[in-house]
Amino acid sequence: MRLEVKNIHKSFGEKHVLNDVSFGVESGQALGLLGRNGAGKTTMLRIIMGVFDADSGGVLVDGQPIDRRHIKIGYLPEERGLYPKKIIRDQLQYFAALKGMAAPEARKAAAALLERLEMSEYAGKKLDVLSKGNQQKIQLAVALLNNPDILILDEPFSGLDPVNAMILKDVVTELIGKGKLVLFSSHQMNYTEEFCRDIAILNGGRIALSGAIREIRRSYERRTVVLSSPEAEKVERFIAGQASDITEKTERRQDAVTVTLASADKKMALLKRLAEQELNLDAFAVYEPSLNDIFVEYTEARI
Ligand SMILES: Nc1ncnc2c1ncn2[C@@H]1O[C@H](COP(=O)(O)OP(=O)(O)OP(=O)(O)O)[C@@H](O)[C@H]1O
Repeated sequence: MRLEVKNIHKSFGEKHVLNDVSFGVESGQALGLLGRNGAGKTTMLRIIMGVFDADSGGVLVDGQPIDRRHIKIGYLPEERGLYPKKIIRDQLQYFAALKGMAAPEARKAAAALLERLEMSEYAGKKLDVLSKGNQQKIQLAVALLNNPDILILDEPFSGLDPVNAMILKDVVTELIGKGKLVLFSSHQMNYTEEFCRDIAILNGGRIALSGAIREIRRSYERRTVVLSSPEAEKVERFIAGQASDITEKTERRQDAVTVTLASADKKMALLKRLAEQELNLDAFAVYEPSLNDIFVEYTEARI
């Protein structure tokens, strides 16, 4: 299955929130929808869910307009929408019924999900006695109850402690492995990087960058190297004095020296000169921008 959003425009009154937004994602993959606060991520996810209509553009599944009666979508909304005073087991049963599940099937699915999320002990408790992060896990269980084909997660990691974040990450990775199509928004680049092949960065209502993270990384010019050395100062001095013909810029921060080469093919020449001097190096690696660096580059001062 391939989900595509095509040329989406959406305004709220005078405010043009989404401007010609297009991206796609396939079953068995996750796409991270990234962007600064107010960039339009939740609006985009709600349009896919059918909560809002787009002003123009379409949401397509395998090239046809999405038919939400036949495609099961699980949604973890940003504002959690559960009943604080209701017993968790009953609450899951209720949402399962809304999704058209028969009671025995719902009981089985709810028990299995609570177990997987390490929440079984809370089944008989009211929601409001749970911590914020644990309430969120219940909300995730609701999203997963009917074994959806498409899973839409809006800020799933917010408020989770590192252990719960790990559980969520493992659950999502398992679901991707089972062929689910996952779309999520997040400000946490490390999780995005771990289980998304693709990203789409929204900025000022437009897609500023989209594609496979690995390819985006490789597209950066590979002429910056990072050297790590217990004698970083000496390395820095040597480069300034003896390698200025093949380098453009050198910066040192504690044990790390970052060198911008005159061109990418000067990498081995620099390494050779350093080796000839027998300078003590712990590491010599081409610098690859982190997703965080890429995010900042594409969202800073472009709104
Ligand atoms: N129902 C609405 N009516 C009017 N304006 C809205 C509505 N929903 C969202 N907006 C506006 O649209 C813009 C985008 O909001 P949205 O919630 O989609 O951003 P976001 O990228 O999810 O932000 P955050 O990272 O802070 O959650 C904001 O300026 C917001 O105020």
